[in-house]
Amino acid sequence: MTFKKDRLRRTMMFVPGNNAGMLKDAGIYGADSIMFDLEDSVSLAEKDSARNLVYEALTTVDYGDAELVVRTNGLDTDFFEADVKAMVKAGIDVIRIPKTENAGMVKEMEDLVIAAEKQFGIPVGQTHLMAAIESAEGVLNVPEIAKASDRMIGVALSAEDYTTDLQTHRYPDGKELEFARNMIINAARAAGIAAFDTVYTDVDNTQGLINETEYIHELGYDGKSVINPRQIPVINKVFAPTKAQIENAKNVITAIENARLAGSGVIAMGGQMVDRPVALRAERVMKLAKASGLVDKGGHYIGK
Ligand SMILES: CC(C)(COP(=O)(O)OP(=O)(O)OC[C@H]1O[C@@H](n2cnc3c(N)ncnc32)[C@H](O)[C@@H]1OP(=O)(O)O)[C@@H](O)C(=O)NCCC(=O)NCCSC(=O)C[C@@](O)(CC(=O)O)C(=O)O
Ligand SMILES: [Mg+2]
Repeated sequence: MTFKKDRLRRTMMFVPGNNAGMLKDAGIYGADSIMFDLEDSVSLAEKDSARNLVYEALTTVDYGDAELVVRTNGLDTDFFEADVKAMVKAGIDVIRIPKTENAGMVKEMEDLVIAAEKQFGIPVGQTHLMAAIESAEGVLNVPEIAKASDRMIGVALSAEDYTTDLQTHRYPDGKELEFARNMIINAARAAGIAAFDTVYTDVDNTQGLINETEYIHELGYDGKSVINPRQIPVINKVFAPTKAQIENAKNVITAIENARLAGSGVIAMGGQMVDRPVALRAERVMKLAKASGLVDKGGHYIGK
């Protein structure tokens, strides 16, 4: 599949790199992106074998349309270089840089990726990057991090490490994450890339996950990192537009097209002004509706 920088990324599922069974079946759950983890879900003793397992999976398993992401070990570890080389060689779509603190770290990763692409005959530029923001320093620097490379596709909040760094805990209302969430979504949009919310670790608490997803969806986030396949349909449902939203979006798109034909960029629809930003939002609704299987190819609502 051709890489699409602006594809849908409602769910990005962590798969521990040392778990052969999970690696084999990771493609069956419908995550938009599958994120193979070589970092914190893998013990020190298993770092090399996990890298080999993930390489093997990437070169033998068919993951369908899912975007393939790997979280390498940190730049300050002994494993980082070998991780990057192996994953670039395997043709990974995106490398997620853990614990990103500044733009220099993105540049360091990019240099190593370029060297690996050249070494293994991978087209230069094929391997994309994203940054996990896991500290107070990272949050303060997220605007420069998001713009550090043309390869960047997104920035992600990593609230487990971040709240540890802040010397707080995670709370159900998420007050402790407000500043980081707002910084990250604004920095991502200013750079023209995606914003991902953090993992929700209470996997049996579906209502808690719904509440958190509704909140980040309102903020404008593209999706969430997930740790369990059961979380995927819950998040997709929150991101799925309602029938009324879809019908309104279709009407907006028709109205703006009529305005364009009449030589105008603005038109009234049921007493509401419709202009370019309204039309762009309507297009995003239709994109989500299509991805959710709620409309046919012609954009007609078919429900589910
Ligand atoms: C949570 C739990 C133990 C629950 O176990 P349970 O046993 O209750 O799971 P069940 O629901 O019963 O599983 C039903 C079936 O799904 C399969 N299945 C489950 N999970 C699957 C999966 N992830 N991938 C593929 N397959 C999977 C399973 O094999 C079974 O298959 P089968 O036997 O065939 O039926 C399990 O999910 C799990 O280990 N998750 C991954 C945890 C992980 O990766 N942590 C590191 C990333 S966070 C981090 O590092 C913090 C961060 O850095 C984050 C940031 O940066 O954003 C920060 O700072 O915030
Ligand atoms: Mg972390």
